Amino acid sequence: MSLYLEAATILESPQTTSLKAIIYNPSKPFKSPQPKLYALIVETLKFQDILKEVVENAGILKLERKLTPLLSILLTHDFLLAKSGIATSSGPLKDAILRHKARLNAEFKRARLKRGHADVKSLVDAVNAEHSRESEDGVTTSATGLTTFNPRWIRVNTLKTTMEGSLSSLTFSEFQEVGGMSDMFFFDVVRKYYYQKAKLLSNILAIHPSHDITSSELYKSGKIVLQSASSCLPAIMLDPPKGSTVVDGCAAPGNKTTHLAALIGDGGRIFAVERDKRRADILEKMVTKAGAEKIVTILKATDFTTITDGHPAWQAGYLLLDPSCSGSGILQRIDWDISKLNLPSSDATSGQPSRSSRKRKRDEAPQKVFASTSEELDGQQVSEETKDENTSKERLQSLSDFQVAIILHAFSFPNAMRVTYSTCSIHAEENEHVVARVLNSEIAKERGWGVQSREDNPLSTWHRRGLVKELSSLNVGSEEQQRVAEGCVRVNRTDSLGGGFFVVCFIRQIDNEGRLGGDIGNLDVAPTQSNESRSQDLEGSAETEGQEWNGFSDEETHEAVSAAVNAAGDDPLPGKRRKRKPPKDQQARTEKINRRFQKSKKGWS
Ligand SMILES: C[S@@+](CC[C@H](N)C(=O)[O-])C[C@H]1O[C@@H](n2cnc3c(N)ncnc32)[C@H](O)[C@@H]1O
Repeated sequence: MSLYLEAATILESPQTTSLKAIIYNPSKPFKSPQPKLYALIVETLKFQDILKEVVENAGILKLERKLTPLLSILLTHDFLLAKSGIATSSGPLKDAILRHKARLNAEFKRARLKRGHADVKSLVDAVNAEHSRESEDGVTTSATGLTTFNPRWIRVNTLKTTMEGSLSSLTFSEFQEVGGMSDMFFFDVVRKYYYQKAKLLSNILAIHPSHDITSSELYKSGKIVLQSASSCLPAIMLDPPKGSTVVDGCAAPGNKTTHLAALIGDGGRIFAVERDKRRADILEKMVTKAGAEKIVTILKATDFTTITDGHPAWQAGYLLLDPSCSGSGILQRIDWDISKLNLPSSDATSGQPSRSSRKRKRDEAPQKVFASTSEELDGQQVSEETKDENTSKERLQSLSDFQVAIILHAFSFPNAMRVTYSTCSIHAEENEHVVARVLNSEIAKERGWGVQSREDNPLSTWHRRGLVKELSSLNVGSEEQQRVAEGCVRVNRTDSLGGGFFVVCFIRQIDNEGRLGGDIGNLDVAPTQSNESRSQDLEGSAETEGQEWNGFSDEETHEAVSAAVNAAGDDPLPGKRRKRKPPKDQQARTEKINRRFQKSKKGWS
């Protein structure tokens, strides 16, 4: 009977995430098989109106002391609609339903005919059709009336194909391009074969979420990757030049690693570091599927903070850091809203009470198998929420300590020129506060690490930037605080790119001779401590929406920085840097970067 009791427990609890996430949460396992549990709840939710009517009209809640309203519809669902009936051997709850077999069948028939269905199949088909229209809609409207579109985002894997190649393939043969996201969702057609290219985000497009693109040849062969637009921002922001050496410090499952591989091409090299062995196996599969094996070296079960002098990855010029975060920006598609469950009432008297019911006392309350008066439940909710709030503050602190440690370690790479840091979190504690903390560090000051200015970064035209007020702990003047905030990119959950996201690019000062900032030979760089906090890895399930992008970066700047990094990357003696004279045109560019950097550093302590 645990199947029905567990289903009822889930339906009684406050919903904070999708039903799938609740049922498949490995840290809170259920006794019942997860697919059975999920199917029972979903099917009961689908048929809840008719089940409520049947239970009320049959009057069984008044007759059966062991049945709660919740259990009554779960069991009645299986009795009336599941192929093999109630999934348990006999027991008091099953008996409580089977005692009223005839009455339940009669009420079910009455309810079905009232809805105009000659047979059960017709009713089931109609309910299923109604549901699929709702769940594939992909449009949500908030309480404030803000409409958000949730398309399926796709990145074309240029290691295997091109945008044109994908669009001319069989998968997209019936699709038409639309100019705006709203067209995709509101064109009055039954089958929504529309796509929209992300403007100025190369090789990224959105389609209507109702399409099952995972069964397509393009997806199966690794020519396209299902990756939200916001998750594509870090690799774009890092902008590593073709043929460069990059470290992806927190790599699994590999969305950003494979994106980086497509950007740097066959002549480049990526060290993809992943601490978790199981996730590293997934990363390996993803890299193979994307055709990036020759470019990517996977460092399995390796803690990024243990990579130090002597490891080939230590020489990298570009680092992408996408560490574990709270995942608070991820758009949870609430697959089933369990709060909308419409339970039968034991007071309903629309049905004729059976003979046996007349023998019972009319005011006898059905015994509750589960808690609880509404007051009791309210009390529980309040204390849980308060507890959650405290936990989340501690958790945010622990996550941000870990995130800071990861960035500071990246700052210690001797040839590092650019480091991107990203989270799929909306909390300033994991975003701007982390930026302020690392900029205030000794290593940042000594090695000349700062935030890339908005005008230099490839996402300069995106409108939503970092929050200035959250950078107040930065020891700088207000102008610099503003510049740092402008250098950061934020994406809100309703921004239509893939849930809440944050990304920033740190760049390193180069002197007039093209040398990287900081006296590396003298700097005492202790490896940072690996944070042992059990950070939860929630990346990979974000669903996104599209947005207009209007023009990007100053390519020259990146070329100059790249040239300096590549030169430094060849250095066989890290720590004893040889002085190189940069080529003339590079020198001019370097000077330009330095002037900007110096200007931007005004006010740094
Ligand atoms: C947010 S996920 C990364 C998602 C990935 N960038 C992508 O786009 O597919 C964070 C990953 O970092 C890994 N991780 C956490 N701490 C790490 C560390 N110290 N060294 C290496 N990997 C780490 C986690 O196991 C997790 O797989």
